[in-house]
Amino acid sequence: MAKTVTPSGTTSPGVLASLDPLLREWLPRQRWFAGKGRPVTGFSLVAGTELLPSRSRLGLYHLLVRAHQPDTAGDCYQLLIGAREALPPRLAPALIGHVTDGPLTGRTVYDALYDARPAGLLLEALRTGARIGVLRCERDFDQEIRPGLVPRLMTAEQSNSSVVYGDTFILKLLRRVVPGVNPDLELPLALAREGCPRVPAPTAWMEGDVQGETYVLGVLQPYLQGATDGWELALRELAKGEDFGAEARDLGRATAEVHRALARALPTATFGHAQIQPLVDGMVVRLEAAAQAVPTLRPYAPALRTAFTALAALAAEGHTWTAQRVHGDLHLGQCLRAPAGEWTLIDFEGEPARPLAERRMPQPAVRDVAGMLRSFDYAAHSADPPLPAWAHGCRAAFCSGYAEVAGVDPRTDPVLLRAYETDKAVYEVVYEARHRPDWLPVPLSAIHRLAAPDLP
Ligand SMILES: Nc1ncnc2c1ncn2[C@@H]1O[C@H](COP(=O)(O)OP(=O)(O)O)[C@@H](O)[C@H]1O
Ligand SMILES: O=P(O)(O)O[C@H]1O[C@H](CO)[C@@H](O[C@H]2O[C@H](CO)[C@@H](O)[C@H](O)[C@H]2O)[C@H](O)[C@H]1O
Repeated sequence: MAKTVTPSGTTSPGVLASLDPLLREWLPRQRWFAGKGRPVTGFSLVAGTELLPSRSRLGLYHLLVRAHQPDTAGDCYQLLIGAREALPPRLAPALIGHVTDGPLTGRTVYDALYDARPAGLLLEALRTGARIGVLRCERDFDQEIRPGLVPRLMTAEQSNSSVVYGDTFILKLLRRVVPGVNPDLELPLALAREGCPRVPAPTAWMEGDVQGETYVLGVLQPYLQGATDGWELALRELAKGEDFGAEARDLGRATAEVHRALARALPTATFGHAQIQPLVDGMVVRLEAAAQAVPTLRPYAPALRTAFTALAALAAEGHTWTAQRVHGDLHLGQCLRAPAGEWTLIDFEGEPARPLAERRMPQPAVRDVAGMLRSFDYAAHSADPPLPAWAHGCRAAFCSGYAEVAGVDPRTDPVLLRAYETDKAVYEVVYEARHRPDWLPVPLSAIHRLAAPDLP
C-alpha cells in the first residue's frame, strides 16, 4: 500500500491563503492547539512541502504554520493537509472544510493523518530515510521497519497526534513545534545509547530544516502491544480495593534506572545557592501567578511559600544537590506496563508550555519523584470516597523502590521534595481550573495538606 515518496517541492504561500479561513475555524478546536481562549488573527507559512501534487486525486501538503494571536509571537504548528474532490464517509471526522478561493478552490481539505495513504507515506518516508523539501527523515538501521504496515490514528486525549502502524510502531507527530533540540527525541536516543531498556528506542525520526534551524517533527518508536498505562492500572486496582504497592515499587525502580542512565549519558551539575535561588524564585513567581488566576488558592499562598523559602534557606546554609537531565513531566499516565509486568517510561517532552532551554536544563531528579508522588495522590483522591491511605502506601513503596536502585531515598531530602511537590500541586490547580474544573478539589486537597505539613 505504501508507495515510495517522490519529492514534489515547496508549497506556495497561495496554498495557505486558500486554507486560511478554514484553519481559523478548525485549528482552535483541536485538542493539541495550545492558544485556546484567544482568537487566531491570521497565519504565516514557516515552511510548506507538497508531498502529492494538488492536481492528483489526492493532494497532500506538509505545512509548518505560525498561528498569529493577540499579545503573543504566535506558535508554530505542524499540519498534514489532504485535498480531495470529496471526502469518503470514513474521513468525515477529519474534515477541515471546502475551499472557495485560491489554488485549492473546489477541493475538500482534511487532516490527512486520519487517512491510511498519507499516513502510510509518512512511514515510507521514515523507512527510506527520505528527504523531501525541508523534511529530512533519519533512522536507526539496526531496527527493521517492514514496508506497508497498516496505520491507525490514535484517538486518546493527547497533546500531539500519534499513529500506530500494524501494532508494531507508533509515530508521534509533534503538533506545536519549536526549533532546537527536542528532549522527546534527545533523551530516548541518549538512553538507547546507554542500553537502557526502560524507554522505547527511537526507530526513526523526522526533522525540518528551515532557515538554518532544525525542528523535530516526529518520532517513530516500537509500539508496546498490550501495555496499560499506570493511571488506568492504578484506577482499576483502586476500584477493586487492591493494593498497588508492588507496582509502585517496580515503578520506583524503573524511574531510578532511567535517572541513572540519564546521569551517565548526559552532563550533570552541582546545584548550590546560586542555582537554587533562581529555581526557588521561579516557584514563587508561579505560585503568585496561580493565586491570581485561581482565587481559592489565595489563603494558602503564604504557607505554601514557606516550602520554597525553606529550600532557599537550606541552600544559603551551604547545602548542595546533584542536578541531571530528568523526564520533567512524570506522572502515572507516562508509564506503560507491559503484559509481562515491566514498566516503560514515555513522553520526554517535559512540560510543553515551558521554553525548550528550561526543559533541557539539569535539575534535581527529585522533581520527577515529586511528579509521581502527586500522581498516586491524584488517583487516591479521584476515588469516591478518597483513599489517602492507598496513596500513602504507594508513595512509600515508590520511594523504597527508587532507593533500591538509586542508592538514595528521596524521603531523606524532605525540604526539596516538599518544594517540588508544592510547585507541582500549584501547577495542577491552574491546569485543572483551566481544563477540568470538576477535578479542582483533587490538587486542592493536596494544597491543604502541603500548606500545613505538620498536621496529621
Ligand atoms: N511506545 C508506545 N507503545 C504503546 N503505546 C504508546 C507508546 N508511546 C505512547 N503510547 C500511547 O500514546 C499515548 C500518547 O503518547 P505521548 O507520548 O504521551 O503523547 P503526547 O505527548 O501527545 O501526550 C500514551 O498515553 C500511550 O497510551
Ligand atoms: O497529559 P499531559 O502530559 O499533557 O499532562 C497534562 O495533563 C495531565 C492530565 O491528563 C495532568 O496530570 C494530572 O492529572 C493526572 C490524572 O489525569 C495525574 O496522574 C497527574 O499526576 C496530574 O498532574 C498534567 O498535570 C498536565 O500537565
